[in-house]
Amino acid sequence: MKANRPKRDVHPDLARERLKCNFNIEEVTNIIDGGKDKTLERKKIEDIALNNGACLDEIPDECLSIKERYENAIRKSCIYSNIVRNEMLEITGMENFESPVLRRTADAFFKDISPFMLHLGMFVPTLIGQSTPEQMAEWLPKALDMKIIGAYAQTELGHGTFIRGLETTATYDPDKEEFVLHSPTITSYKWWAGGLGKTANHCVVMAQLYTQGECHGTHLFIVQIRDLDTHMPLPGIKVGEIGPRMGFSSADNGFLGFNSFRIPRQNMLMKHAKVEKDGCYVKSAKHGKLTYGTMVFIRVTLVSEMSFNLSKAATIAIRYSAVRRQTELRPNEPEPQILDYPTQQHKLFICIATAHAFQLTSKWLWDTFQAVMADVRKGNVDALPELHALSSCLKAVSTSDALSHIEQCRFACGGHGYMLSSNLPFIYSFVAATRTYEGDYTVLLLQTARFLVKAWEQAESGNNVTPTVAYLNRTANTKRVVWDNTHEGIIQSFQAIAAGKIGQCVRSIRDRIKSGMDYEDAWLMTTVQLVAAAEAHCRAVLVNTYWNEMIRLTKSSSANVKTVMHQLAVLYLMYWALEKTGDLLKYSSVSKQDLDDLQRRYEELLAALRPNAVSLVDAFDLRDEILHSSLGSYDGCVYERLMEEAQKSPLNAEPVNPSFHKYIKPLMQGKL
Ligand SMILES: CCCCCCCCCCCCCCCCCCCCCCCCCC(=O)SCCNC(=O)CCNC(=O)[C@H](O)C(C)(C)COP(=O)(O)OP(=O)(O)OC[C@H]1O[C@@H](n2cnc3c(N)ncnc32)[C@H](O)[C@@H]1OP(=O)(O)O
Ligand SMILES: Cc1cc2nc3c(=O)[nH]c(=O)nc-3n(C[C@H](O)[C@H](O)[C@H](O)COP(=O)(O)OP(=O)(O)OC[C@H]3O[C@@H](n4cnc5c(N)ncnc54)[C@H](O)[C@@H]3O)c2cc1C
Repeated sequence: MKANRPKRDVHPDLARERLKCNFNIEEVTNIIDGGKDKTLERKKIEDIALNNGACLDEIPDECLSIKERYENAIRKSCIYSNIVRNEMLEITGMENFESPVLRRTADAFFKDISPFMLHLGMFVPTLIGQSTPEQMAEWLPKALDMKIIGAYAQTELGHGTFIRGLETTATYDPDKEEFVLHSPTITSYKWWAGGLGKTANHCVVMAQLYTQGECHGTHLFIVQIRDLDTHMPLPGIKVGEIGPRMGFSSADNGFLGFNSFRIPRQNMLMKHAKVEKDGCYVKSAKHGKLTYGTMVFIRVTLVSEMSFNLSKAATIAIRYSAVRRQTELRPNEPEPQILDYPTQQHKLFICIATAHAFQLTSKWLWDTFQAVMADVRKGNVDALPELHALSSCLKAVSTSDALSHIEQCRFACGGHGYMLSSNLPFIYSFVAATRTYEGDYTVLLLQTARFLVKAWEQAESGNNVTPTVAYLNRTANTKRVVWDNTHEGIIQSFQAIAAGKIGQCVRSIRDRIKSGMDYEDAWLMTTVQLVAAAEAHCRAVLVNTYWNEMIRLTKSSSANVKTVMHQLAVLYLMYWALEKTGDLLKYSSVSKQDLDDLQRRYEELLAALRPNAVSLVDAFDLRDEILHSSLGSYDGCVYERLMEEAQKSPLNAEPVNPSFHKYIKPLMQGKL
């Protein structure tokens, strides 16, 4: 099922756009990739993947049945895994299996999702983060060599968010030195795990641990669920696929139930707690939530995942907007490119800036994560609450912002953006899931809020707080910050908004307690404000980090690259300042005149960025094979590609559909 893309000349409008570029595209690509060497490595890996079998399907995935889609995804996953195992990991190094390049090249194979994604995305990271050295030696080589294929089965029918409420039990039997896994109710069935439905033969299972008659809360277990030879579910295992979804169509998300299913004692992942042979429970972790480590890891990686998805959507919408012409501005003048409309620029340039903001922030977050994990390995867990608060809010806000910006990209492409061949609906439905999975938006912001309320109380009483909330030491007791329209001024205003909102939450909670409520109810009644405060804190972190990282990374850049990167960051600051006008009026001294000036400067900035728009998305360096879009290809031949894709519709395989003779004709003849 291979098809080659015809080579075409670049559309003259796009060719003209590229001539207008005034900065060195490669330099910007290097900044996004994290350095020239990283760009070279990425390109080398992409060449390997794309020369080794990545291909367009002759029949588009979306035209296949559910079963055919799954089977095609498995076929391609096996080809892809082989390339990863035999060639790519040689370049990145085995320890860098989570390299974003692997994620990126996977897109050349899968317009939707690989059923193996969770194997590499969560099963392997859990083995690495939760195993003892002996367990790692036993399982990890098999997993990396695809001798076993795993899923991550935590969520149940009845509970996803509230992990402590999970019902699956793992009861230790010291006589046989085994755990007995059991699903006592229908709500205890595992539900949602990617790759579990039909593909995985192993999975990590989260279950309530019982030993010596006592429950010790949720722990992780590695469980073989299917026979390695026949792939049949093992006796005591009930497993299957959960049915069609909004997206993730080929990810075979699954359900799983246990009927007193036994696993050896050694299959409990024992890095942070263990059960001795006699059933004695020993906890070694200094922090009770270290078993949630894989979730924190994925939340951290999702920020760069959002940048990647947004850069794809922005590339598609901006290239399309450069070749699409619509509506005469003045009689008898040529129709302008839709990219010339400031309203279109307003929809789209923020997407480029946000992709940069998320990419630069994600690298900083990744370094923070690595540093905290290094401390944890030495037994120091002091920075874990801050990491949890930070990764929770950045996951929530980056997925939510990416989702709304991707939807804007679809709006920006008019009717054609609704076509699956544009790829925008696939990108949208994939990102829509990220707002929910790995911790729902609201729930994660409330986790951050817990941390912020404590930090505010510390700052209020004059104590120093941790780095990401250090602004509270400056602003906790200030009423309104003085407005200043420089970038520093805007960043400080975002910090003032966050501090003001957190302070207001604290006062609301205290007032409610004074009026007779207990703490839990007072907290509950304040949660709408708490979510808004955590979002505001996240925006303060984002603007500050993006700005500082942009300055740091462009120190040795050429003058024009500095200018364009600077323009994007200023655009990001101004866009959000204008979005949050109400908050600025409440927490800073900004005047109507200041806001009018800001609006005018924002509009001037859109015009200044306009000539470089196409080149800025070219700098994302997304090959056509990765974009999969009739609207976004490098050559801009959108109409030819839309027509080409339409021909592939199974309904065009025959000039007259049999239903005409069966139903329509009899209806027309009054014979039905
Ligand atoms: C080699 C060849 C290979 C070839 C291969 C080829 C392959 C081919 C394809 C390849 C493709 C390539 C793929 C690569 C990767 C792709 C990207 C990845 C994609 C991933 C997709 C993922 C899909 C989706 C997966 C999922 O979706 S998996 C399920 C996720 N599920 C959730 O996320 C549940 C949310 N719920 C909670 O997280 C908790 O439940 C809850 C709300 C916190 C309350 O938790 P609770 O226990 O109740 O705790 P509390 O009592 O509230 O808190 C008590 C105290 O602990 C604190 N604290 C709570 N937590 C934590 C915490 N962590 N850390 C620290 N503290 C914490 C809390 O702050 C409080 O502190 P205090 O205030 O007291 O000081
Ligand atoms: C595509 C996809 C893939 C997934 N893959 C996996 C996987 O591989 N493995 C796995 O284990 N799981 C997986 N999941 C499950 C996912 O992690 C959960 O769906 C997610 O954590 C949300 O939990 P929930 O479904 O229980 O939602 P709920 O918690 O029931 O949320 C419903 C609503 O209630 C609100 N709510 C819940 N609790 C609170 C609260 N305390 N305060 C205020 N509001 C609250 C939420 O904000 C939300 O609006 C996947 C989900 C999806 C959609």
